[in-house]
Formats: sequence, structure tokens, C-alpha cells
Amino acid sequence: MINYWDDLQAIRRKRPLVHHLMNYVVMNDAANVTLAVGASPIMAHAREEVEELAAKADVLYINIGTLDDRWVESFILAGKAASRNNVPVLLDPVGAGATRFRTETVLRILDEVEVGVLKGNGGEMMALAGVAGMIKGVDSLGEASPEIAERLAREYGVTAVITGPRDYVSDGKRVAIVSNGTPMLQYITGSGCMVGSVIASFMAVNRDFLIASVEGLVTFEIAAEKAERKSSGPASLKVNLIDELYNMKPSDYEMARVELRG
Ligand SMILES: Nc1ncnc2c1ncn2[C@@H]1O[C@H](COP(=O)(O)OP(=O)(O)O)[C@@H](O)[C@H]1O
Ligand SMILES: Cc1ncsc1CCOP(=O)(O)O
Ligand SMILES: [Mg+2]
Repeated sequence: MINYWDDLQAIRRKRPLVHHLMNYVVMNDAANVTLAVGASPIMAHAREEVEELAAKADVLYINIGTLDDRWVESFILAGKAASRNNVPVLLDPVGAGATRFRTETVLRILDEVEVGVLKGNGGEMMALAGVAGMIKGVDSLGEASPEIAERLAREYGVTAVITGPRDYVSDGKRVAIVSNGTPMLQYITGSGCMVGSVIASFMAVNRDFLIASVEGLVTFEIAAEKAERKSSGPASLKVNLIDELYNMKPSDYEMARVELRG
């Protein structure tokens, strides 16, 4: 039994602070999506302030999308401050496998920071599981599997979330498969980054990260399904998606397509 609506209401009551180190491409959209579900975003990546912010945040979301040396320093400083203060961390390994710099940065963060949720697309997560060649830039070239999610969860001690036509979530013991969403999400840059903001918001109110991840995926993807009906293409889908997230109703969760094993 997953209490989607109760936890969405808990976000709206608590208005948790979600500290994002978010790439330049998606920064504005991720902030709007976070607000639409009822949480409070701050986008901040200066090394002079990230420790102070991450220590006081309800959740830290590290997204490596437009990294450079200074950003990497900030990922580590923010991540360690969060870990010291028991603040949950979500890591999005954007483009892992596409360049050595990205893969090595992700491995360094996983080594030095207490990551709660590692969320990437099929190609990125396969690269981190040792399956090369399934990523082109930031786009996945194939679907992963529940077994890869399970393997990543055990190897890195995280809840692994692999997005795609079907999403695979595992904490190493349990596996969840989410089949909501719409293929049109592939035509909006940042749909993966944005679903990360929604998952991070649920992590602030539910410390069972497998369930928080399913709640975030289902909420975002049901909103996308509803938005698609009103949209003529990707641009209107994005606008309608923010509206549908804001307007979620308890009955919308009857559309959830989730299989939970273990
Ligand atoms: N073919 C698809 N059908 C339904 N939902 C999809 C499809 N492709 C991606 N999604 C959804 O879009 C969101 C972003 O996933 P994905 O495209 O894998 O991430 P990224 O943008 O990081 O590459 C997720 O919620 C995922 O479930
Ligand atoms: C296009 C692009 N380039 C660097 S970050 C970024 C956005 C990636 O967003 P997503 O991972 O959600 O597709
Ligand atoms: Mg992505």
C-alpha cells in the first residue's frame, strides 16, 4: 500500500527545502516543478555557500548535467555537508558513460557522499553497472532491467532508479516497476532532471527511499499523461505538466501502474 496522496499532502504542509545543484539547461524548469508539488527549491552551486545550504536543507539534489571543475568541488562539499547532517541526497549521473570525466565524477561522489537515491536513464545506469555503449550524450540508447537496478543498489548501497519506458527501482531487496508516463517526455529536455526534483520532494517526507522514488515517478508520470491529452507537442506538454502537477487530485492515483516485488 503506497500512500501517494498522503505523502503529497505532507510535502504541501511541510514545504521542504530542496537544495539543487542543477544543470543550467533545466534549472528553471526544475524549480517550477518543485514548487508545483509544494516544495521549496533553491538552486545554488557556489562553493562559498553550498555547505551552509546543504546542511540546513531537507533534501540535497546533485545533478551533474553541466559540470566543470568548480561544480565538482561544490558537489563534494555539498554532499559531505548533507551526509554529516543526515540530509538525504539524490544523485543524477547525467551523461555518465558519455565521457570519462562524467563517469569518474559520479564514482567519486558515490565514494565520498552518503547517496540515498541514484537516479539515471537506462544508458547512464548501465554504464555505471559496467555495460558500455548505451549512451549518446545525455540520451539513453536502450532499456535496462530490474536486475541492473538491483545490482547497482547492492554495489553502491543506494536506492537505484532507472528511468525509461518502464522505470526500475530497487533498494537491493525489493524491486518496483513503474509503467506510467508518455513517450513524448523524450522530446522535452530535462524530463529526467525534473522527475528527480519530484522524487527529492517525496524523500523529504518519506525516508523509505524505494517508496519515495515510486511516489515521485508515479506523480510526475500521471501528471504527464494528463498533460499530454491537452498538448499539441513537447512545448505545451511541459507547460501543462507543471499545471497538472499543481492540480493533482487523490483520484488521479487510480492511474498508477506499479508492480512491487519483495
Ligand atoms: N517511452 C516512454 N514512455 C513513457 N514514459 C517515458 C518514456 N521515456 C521516458 N519516460 C519517462 O520520462 C521521464 C524521464 O525519463 P528518461 O527519458 O529515461 O530520462 P532522461 O531525461 O534523464 O534521459 C521518466 O519519468 C520516464 O519514466
Ligand atoms: C541536454 C543537456 N545537456 C547537459 S544537461 C542536459 C539536460 C539533460 O536532461 P535530462 O537528463 O533530463 O534529459
Ligand atoms: Mg537524465
